[in-house]
Amino acid sequence: MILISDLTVQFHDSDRRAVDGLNLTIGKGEIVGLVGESGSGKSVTAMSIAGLLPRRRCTATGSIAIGGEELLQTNREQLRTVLGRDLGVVFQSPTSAVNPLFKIGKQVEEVLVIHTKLTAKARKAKALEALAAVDLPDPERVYNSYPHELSGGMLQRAMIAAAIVSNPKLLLLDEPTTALDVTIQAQILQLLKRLNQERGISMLFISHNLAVVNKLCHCVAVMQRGHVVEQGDTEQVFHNPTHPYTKALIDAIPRRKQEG
Ligand SMILES: Nc1ncnc2c1ncn2[C@@H]1O[C@H](COP(=O)(O)OP(=O)(O)OP(=O)(O)O)[C@@H](O)[C@H]1O
Repeated sequence: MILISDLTVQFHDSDRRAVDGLNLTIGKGEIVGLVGESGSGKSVTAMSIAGLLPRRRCTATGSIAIGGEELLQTNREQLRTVLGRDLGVVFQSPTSAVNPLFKIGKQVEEVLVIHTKLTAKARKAKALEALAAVDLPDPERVYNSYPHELSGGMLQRAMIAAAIVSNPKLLLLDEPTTALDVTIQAQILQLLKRLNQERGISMLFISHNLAVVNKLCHCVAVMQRGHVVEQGDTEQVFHNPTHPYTKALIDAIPRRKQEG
C-alpha cells in the first residue's frame, strides 16, 4: 500500500545524508511505528512522504509510492492531488499546526475545498461527521470555535478530524501525542486505535517513545543514521530484537518497579 524504496535525502548544506537508503513498507490497515534516536531521520522521512521537503535546499532520490502512485518523482501539481486524496498528516504541536485566525470548521474543511467539488453544505456535513468521529462533544460548537477556545487535547482531536475528513488511505502521525499530558496522550492513542479498526486507515506513527509504539503499533521500524536497521512485528522486535541498536533502545525504556 505504501512502499518506500531506497529513499535518500541530502541537504545541500550538510555533509551527511539525513535519510540514507531507507526501505519501508506499510500494509493496508497496518499501523507501523517509526522509532529511533534524535537525528536518525524520522521527521525528514515524514516530510518526504508529505511532500514538505524544501526542494531547493536538498536532493531526494529513491521512490515513495502510495497505492502504486509515485510521490517523490512527480511534479507539485500531481503531488498535491495524490496527497490531498490519499494522505492525512498530524504533527506534534496542534497549536502550531492550526491557524489561530480561522474557526476550526474552516480548517477541517480546507482539504475538501481544495480537492473536491462538494457544496458548502456537504463540506460542513463531512466536517461535522469527522469532528464527531474523533469523539469531540458538541461538534457544531467545536466547528464554530476558534483554536484558542479549545484545550490542547481537543485541538489535537480536531487536527485528526482534519486529517481524516477526506478518507485518506494513510495517516502520517509525527509525534502526535508528545506535546500532550499523559492522560490525554492515552485517550488520543485509544482514538487512533479505534479509527484504525473502524476505518482500516493505515498509519505511520513516528515517535521517540517506544512504550507508546508498543501499545499502538502492529509493526515497528527502527531507524539509525538515516535508514531502517530492523523492521518487524512489534511483539517480536520488542521481545527478540536482533540488531544491537534496537537492543540498546529497548534497554533504555524506563520500566515500572513491579516489572523489575
Ligand atoms: N532543514 C534541514 N536542513 C539541514 N539539515 C536538516 C534539516 N532538517 C533535518 N536535517 C538533518 O537531518 C537529520 C535527520 O533529522 P530529523 O529531524 O529527521 O531527525 P529525527 O529522527 O526526526 O529527530 P527528532 O527525534 O529529534 O525529531 C539530522 O542530522 C538533521 O540535522
